[in-house]
Formats: sequence, C-alpha cells, structure tokens
Amino acid sequence: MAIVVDEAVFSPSYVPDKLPHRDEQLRQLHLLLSGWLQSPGQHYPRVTLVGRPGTGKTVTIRKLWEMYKERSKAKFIYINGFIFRNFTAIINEIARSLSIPFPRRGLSRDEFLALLIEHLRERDLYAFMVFDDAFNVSPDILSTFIRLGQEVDKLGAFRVALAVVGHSDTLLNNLDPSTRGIMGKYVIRFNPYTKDQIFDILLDRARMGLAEGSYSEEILQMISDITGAQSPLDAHKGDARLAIDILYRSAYIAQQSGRRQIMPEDVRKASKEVLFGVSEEVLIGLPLHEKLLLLAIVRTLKTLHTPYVTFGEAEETYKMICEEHGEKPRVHSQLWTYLNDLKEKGIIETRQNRKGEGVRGRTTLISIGTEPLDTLESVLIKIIREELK
Ligand SMILES: Nc1ncnc2c1ncn2[C@@H]1O[C@H](COP(=O)(O)OP(=O)(O)OP(=O)(O)O)[C@@H](O)[C@H]1O
Repeated sequence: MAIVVDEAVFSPSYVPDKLPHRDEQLRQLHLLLSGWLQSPGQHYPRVTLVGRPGTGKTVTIRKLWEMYKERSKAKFIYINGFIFRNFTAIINEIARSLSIPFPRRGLSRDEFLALLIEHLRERDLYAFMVFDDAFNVSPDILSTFIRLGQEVDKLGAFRVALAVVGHSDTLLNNLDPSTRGIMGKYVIRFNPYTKDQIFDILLDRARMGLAEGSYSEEILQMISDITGAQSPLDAHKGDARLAIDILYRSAYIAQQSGRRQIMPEDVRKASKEVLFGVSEEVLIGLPLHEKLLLLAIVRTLKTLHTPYVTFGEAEETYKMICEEHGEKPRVHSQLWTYLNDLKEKGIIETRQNRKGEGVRGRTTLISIGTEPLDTLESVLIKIIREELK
C-alpha cells in the first residue's frame, strides 16, 4: 500500500488551498496589487518580497495570481533568475509568455525593449511580471525591467505590475539609487517559519498527499523540530521546502521498506539525505567551475579530516577534478572570485590563518560548518553530471 497517495502535492509548483501563516503577506499583496490586477492601466504597482529560502515568497505570489487570474486581463509572467539571467534570455521569456513573435537574437538591448513596448501597446497587453530569485540577475538588467513599467508615454498606459523576489535587502541595495527609489518602500518581509508554523504547514501537506494513518503528529513534530526556527533571527532554519522534502523522503523510505507507517528512523534517515543551510537551487545556479571548486573544497575537507583546508589545498583538488571531467581549470584570480561568491552565499566560511596553526605564512582557511559533507558531495556530483551531460 502506498503512503504517498498524491505525488503532485509534493511537487515544487503545487499551490496549496491554504497558506498557513502567510495571511498578512497575502493581505499586503492584495492591497498593493488587487486594484491593478482587476483594472490595469491606471498606475504602476511594484513590490519587493524579501525572505530566506523556503519562507513562502513564491507560493504566496502564485496564490495571489490564482485568486485573480480568471478576472484579470493581465498575463502572468514568471521569470526565475536561476534560469533566465541575461537580458536576451529574459526578454525572450517575456515575449514567449505573452505569445509575441520575437527574434531570438540579433537586436541591441534598446531595440529589443522598443519591440517589446511596441507589442505591448499595439496588442493592448498587460503584464504582471514576477522576477523570482532576482539576485541572480545583474542589477543593471533588473533596473531595465523595473524602469520598463514607467515608460507610460511609450506604452500608452501603465501596462506593467512588478514583483521582485530575493533573499535579503542586498537585492535592493545593489540597485542604482534612482531605481532603488522606484522600488523603494513597498517591501513585504517573510520571516523564517517557527517550529509550530512548520508543523501546521506539514499537517496540511500530509493530509493532502499521504495515506490516512501513515503519519502521526509526533512524526510531523519531529520534522518541525529539525527544520523550524527558534526565532525570526535563526539564520539557517525556518525553511518550509526543506521540511516538506524531509516529510516526502521519510514517506518514501517507509514505503520502500514495505511499511504503512512512517517511523522516527525514517525521518532520521531522510534528514541525512538533505541539505540544511544551502538550497539545491542555489547550487544549481552557480557557474560550472564554482561548483567544481566547491566540490574540491568538500573532497579536500573529507580527505584531510580537518575542520579547515587552505585555499592552496582546495585548488590542487580542483585541478584534479577538472581533469576528471575534461575541463580546463580556471585561473587563480577567477577561483578567488568564486570563493568570495561561495562565502557571500553562506555556503562556505573563510578566514585568515593565525600564527601557530600549522600553516606557514598568511593563507586563507576554508570550512563548511552547516552541511553534512557526504550529502553535499553527492548533490554536487548529481548536479555537475546533469550539467555536463
Ligand atoms: N505558508 C505555507 N503554507 C503551505 N506551504 C508553504 C508555505 N510556505 C511555503 N510553503 C511551501 O514550501 C515550499 C517553498 O516555498 P516557496 O518556494 O514559496 O519559498 P521561497 O520563499 O520562494 O523560497 P526561495 O527563496 O528558495 O525561492 C513550497 O513547496 C511551498 O508550497
């Protein structure tokens, strides 16, 4: 007998009927966007959604759209910054979503924009644009699309509503001051979910997707304890995606063992298979050689059994990994850039060595505090293989 009775309930694109603990954020979104969605053209609504991974930003905005899509003449355009990063890719995706015939390349930025504006005006189109994980898009490209909504003379009406989604305020701070001014004050915050909040989310998901009697409240509580935040400042917790993922994996492990109920041991096993502080999507979004460098750091840490490795040690392993994959190693300065990016994303920690630490001279020490190395290694290998296929 299956425990997972509805796979769709666990898919990333699933939008549940209810969104526990996001009433306030949904209310604010309504306030800002409902007027335009029902009768677009009179003003340019824009909003920024900020919160750590898995705090419900995407699902809340999708929910809002679900509530209006039947009665809005606007079209929903969803741009995921992990997938669409450069200008041409983004504008082509916008054109595709609006069913506008568009040359894929060969035009300058201004020409592409002029063409989009012309189509919006001529076809009397309205676009509700969502830039999710927008920190992957360079600030100047993002600015271009933020400013698009202001081109009311050329557009003939306020044809755009905009939501920009990111993990922190850096997203806005990186914009030039005048564009930041346009996005300015309309920020909706998504705090990490507490243990009790995760429990409510899991209970709904389990009711929808798992066989009756296959889970107990204790099991859901156990997962909530592992993943839920103690406080809104808890930096690595409060991710509902992770909690749902552990529930799904636990159900599968139980099912594979021929049982009809999830046991605590299944949860323990499942939580060893997942990453806690780093989301897999963030890893997928890294440039290939940044992934290879990260894999090198993980392998070196594993081989040396030390809490820290030097940059030089990691670089040696990186070169071997490149050879393994038939890739030309990047130069030292590029690897530095990657190292800093990994640090900025919170995947690794670095510091300068101190005297008497067994390393000669000044060097950078690298560590990974939050993730089980075996899991990180296997996830990275899987992603790298996919990319090189
Ligand atoms: N309040 C909630 N109720 C039910 N499910 C939720 C809730 N919040 C988040 N989820 C679920 O958790 C998962 C992650 O949510 P979502 O993708 O919206 O997070 P996010 O904040 O956009 O994350 P990221 O920054 O990584 O893109 C999804 O499966 C979503 O359905």
